[in-house]
Amino acid sequence: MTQTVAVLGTGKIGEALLSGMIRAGWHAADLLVTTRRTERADELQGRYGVDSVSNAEAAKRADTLILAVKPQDMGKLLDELAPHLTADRLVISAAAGITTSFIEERLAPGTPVVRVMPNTPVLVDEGMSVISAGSHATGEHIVHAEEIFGGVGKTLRVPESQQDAATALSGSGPAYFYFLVEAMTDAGILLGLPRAQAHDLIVQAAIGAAVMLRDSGEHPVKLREAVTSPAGTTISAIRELENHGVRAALIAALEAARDRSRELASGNG
Ligand SMILES: NC(=O)C1=CN([C@@H]2O[C@H](COP(=O)(O)OP(=O)(O)OC[C@H]3O[C@@H](n4cnc5c(N)ncnc54)[C@H](O)[C@@H]3O)[C@@H](O)[C@H]2O)C=CC1
Ligand SMILES: O=C(O)[C@@H]1CCC=N1
Repeated sequence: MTQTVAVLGTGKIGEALLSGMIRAGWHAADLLVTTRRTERADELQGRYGVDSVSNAEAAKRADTLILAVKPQDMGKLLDELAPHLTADRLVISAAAGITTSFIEERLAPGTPVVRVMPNTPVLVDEGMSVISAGSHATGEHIVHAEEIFGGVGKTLRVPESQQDAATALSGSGPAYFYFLVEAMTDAGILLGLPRAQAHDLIVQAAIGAAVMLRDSGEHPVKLREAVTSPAGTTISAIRELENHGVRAALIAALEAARDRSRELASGNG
């Protein structure tokens, strides 16, 4: 059976997901988008050939609705959808912090809700999408969510109680690596390298390290030890990282992200 999927709130993550679904073989005719601005609707229509409709129309026509608005906009969107949405539709939320019960309380009794935390590497089919079932979502609903998000990367099922932590690690995760690359590129400038060269060196080091982390089967400590020669350069750098508390800073940073996700749960954080 052909399924129609609507992406409601097609900003950064909504568009990333939409583009990935089209790459993964979804037909534009089976996809709908909703936007706040008509210029944005025209842009998406031109780029992907998808129809842009109102939220009410999406609720009526789509079998699966992916909610990709900001957590602060979720209450308003659900109020708009509720009069038009029947409990035979699957609702998938990609919003940080928003719980499945927050959504269930605002929709028809029994509506299946799945909470997913994707990340922007869905744009290059290397996403990570962490998936949890709400109280009315069946195994079949989860499999359907895995089919959608699995087309653009890996998926992982977790109990919803772990979603705020997963958001801190995985949803926000790419930003930490971009931040590190930015800082290390600046360090390259300080050491006298041209910016473009510094950027290329650090990005390739990141890609090489990422592939080794994924493919070697080695623990990160082993991989780092193999780079760290006795009385060499790497240990001099590591000592500075430890002196500046980088490990503690990362732990505190991810804890702050987890706490912020919890705060967003109210939908007006
Ligand atoms: N950017 C990221 O890396 C990730 C974002 N998320 C979640 O995705 C959601 C969206 O985040 P971004 O894409 O970064 O934000 P964004 O601001 O780029 O996208 C949100 C879009 O929703 C639209 N919108 C708001 N209310 C609407 C309504 N009633 N009807 C139709 N469209 C509406 C806005 O105009 C905007 O284009 C958030 O809940 C965030 O927690 C989840 C994982 C990763
Ligand atoms: O920063 C945020 O709130 C969103 C959720 C995960 C990544 N970006």
